[in-house]
Amino acid sequence: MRAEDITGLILAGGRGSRMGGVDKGMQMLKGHTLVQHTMSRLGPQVGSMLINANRHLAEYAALGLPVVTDTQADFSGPLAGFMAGMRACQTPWMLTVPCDSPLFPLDLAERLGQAIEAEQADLAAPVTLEDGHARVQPVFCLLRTSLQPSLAKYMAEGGRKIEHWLQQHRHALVQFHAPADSKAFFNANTLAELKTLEP
Ligand SMILES: Nc1nc2c(ncn2[C@@H]2O[C@H](COP(=O)(O)OP(=O)(O)OP(=O)(O)O)[C@@H](O)[C@H]2O)c(=O)[nH]1
Ligand SMILES: [Mg+2]
Repeated sequence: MRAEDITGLILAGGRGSRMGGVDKGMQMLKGHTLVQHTMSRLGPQVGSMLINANRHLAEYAALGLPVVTDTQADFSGPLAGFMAGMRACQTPWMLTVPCDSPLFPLDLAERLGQAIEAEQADLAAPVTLEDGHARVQPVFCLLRTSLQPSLAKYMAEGGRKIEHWLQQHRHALVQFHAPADSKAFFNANTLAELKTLEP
């Protein structure tokens, strides 16, 4: 899969309730905002990028990327961000990445893309090992943009779980177990967790 065929979607549209209701993408880490960290890691892996946000739209737009908002302002979860991205996406593939995981793998698109090709799948997501248990990380999802009608239907019926929707399609699960990957999917849900990433 060629990087040019993938649009990276940065998910920054959540409520951030565990962080006190702040806009997570705009929180600072090592002198840059979380959304800037995400842009620098994702940019080299994809042909273009979009930001999904529901607040501080002018600040996000100032980063130079198109900003897409959820159509309904009811914070119905990450899949609402997937929908907003798929509507705007102009490439056959889209890779979603949350803005609160600034250590995600630099070869995420490559490894998910390889699995999709090997398994002729329509979606792929990473699997990590946590305390010996496999854990799917479905918010990091490489998916075929043409699945948009399927997602629209799933959400119209009240579905909100990424993993549940993913299972309706041919999907590849890609193990990220190497020591180098062990902290890669760390996500900062609280200010205390964010602080642990500072040197
Ligand atoms: N567009 C959109 N994205 C969301 C929504 N809820 C969560 N997300 C995104 O999904 C990813 C994972 O979200 P969480 O960390 O579970 O949720 P959060 O809203 O950021 O934070 P909490 O309110 O503390 O759960 C993040 O990138 C969020 O920005 C939503 O309602 N709409
Ligand atoms: Mg989170």
